Amino acid sequence: MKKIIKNGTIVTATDTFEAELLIEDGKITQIGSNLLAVGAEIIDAKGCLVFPGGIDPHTHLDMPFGGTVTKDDFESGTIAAAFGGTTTVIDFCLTNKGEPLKKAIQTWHEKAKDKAVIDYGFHLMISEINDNVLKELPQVIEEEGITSFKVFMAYKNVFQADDETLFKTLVTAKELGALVMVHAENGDVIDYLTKKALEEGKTDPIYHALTRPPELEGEATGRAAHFTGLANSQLYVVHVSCAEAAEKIAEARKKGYDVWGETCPQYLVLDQSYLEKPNFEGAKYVWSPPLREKWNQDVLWNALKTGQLQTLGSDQCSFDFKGQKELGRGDFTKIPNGGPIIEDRLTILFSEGVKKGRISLNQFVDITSTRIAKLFGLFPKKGTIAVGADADLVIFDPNIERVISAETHHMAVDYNAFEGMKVTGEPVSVLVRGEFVVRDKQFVGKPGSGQYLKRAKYNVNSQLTQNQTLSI
Ligand SMILES: NC(=O)NCCC(=O)O
Ligand SMILES: [Zn+2]
Ligand SMILES: [Zn+2]
Repeated sequence: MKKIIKNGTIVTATDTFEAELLIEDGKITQIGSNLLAVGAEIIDAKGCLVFPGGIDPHTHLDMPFGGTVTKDDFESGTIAAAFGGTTTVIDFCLTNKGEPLKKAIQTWHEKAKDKAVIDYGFHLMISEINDNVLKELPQVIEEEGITSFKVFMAYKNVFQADDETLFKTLVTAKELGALVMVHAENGDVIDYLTKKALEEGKTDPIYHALTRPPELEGEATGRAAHFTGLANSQLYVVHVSCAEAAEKIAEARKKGYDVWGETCPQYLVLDQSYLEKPNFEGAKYVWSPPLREKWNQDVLWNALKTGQLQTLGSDQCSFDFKGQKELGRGDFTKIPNGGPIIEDRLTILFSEGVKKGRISLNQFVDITSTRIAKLFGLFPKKGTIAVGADADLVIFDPNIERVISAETHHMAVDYNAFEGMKVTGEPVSVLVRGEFVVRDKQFVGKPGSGQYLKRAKYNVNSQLTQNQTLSI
């Protein structure tokens, strides 16, 4: 059905203006004033901002980890995402050594297909590079439209790949037109430090952070960036948590390397002291990389403001406190890593970033949507408000004040990492390809309505804007 959105303030990564939007067949077909279309439903966005749906480039839905499986799957996870103003997720498809990539991708399609309420794509984890993998990767790109590969530099004996694999992945990605994503922590040294801590009887959640110091994130980030320069390839560093890593990304970009960085809401507003909460509650805040000393938050905010970090992912990877995080009582290495963030990603950045003057409204759109669409081959279909783009839209009340709580969130977990936090701003209605998924704060979507997205190849030239000086 045709729709006209009236009376809202349109916000893109570059502009803010008053206009009406006409939506036909899932696309934006006109932007202007006094729009008319026979039979169109009129949607009043008075007092609200209208911006492109958020794109979450970093989710782990229905993912096995540490002997358990994330609580949110593609249904609850994407419903929660929609309530938070996200209309596309790109989830990590895990692979096992020796197994065809096709099989892993099929498994991920099965997880998502009848469940997702918003659109979705996959990144592919690379655990090894051998002749079989090299033969399959061109098909992965051409047939599946998976144009980003993920290499873990940590989680020894689980996900961790060695330097040779990372370097070969960078070389291959350059040839094929894919973006290489890294979890950058030095897994070997972390392994040594964690074993030592356990031997010394240090078993509480705080030792998760103390055995993964920022130096090891900085070192791995710098190593991956050097490899990228050497391979003349392209790199995206996920979940940057600290000054050491942000500095390495800035250094690499200064040299002209094609290196990008993502941070997450938890690193912007929570800190290491949360891991010391009594009654084992610190386990709720166990992420890898870990939460850092508070001063790092200013560094991360500044890096977002100045463009040295470009995106915000949620790293959604949710486990209940009861029964799942509790697996690590008496041994912090058994606490499943990760937390429930998908729903609050945009609100945290808006409330703590835009409202507090740390970033502009247009930067907010760029960081949560436009830049991500460009990096991951979805632009201009996704990530902007323009004629011809998908009508993935958020109607957002910028003035409403509320308190984040597990009592009211839509994720399937029994706690919220931002419990009790006062925030300003909330999505009122959210549309995916012109159809409401959330309307007046009620879920009206349908599991299985989300579409799989084949993405275009990585192209550095589509990344640059007037404000950027990266010279590749
Ligand atoms: N980040 C985290 O602690 N869990 C999810 C897996 C990962 O991204 O490393
Ligand atoms: Zn990671
Ligand atoms: Zn992750």
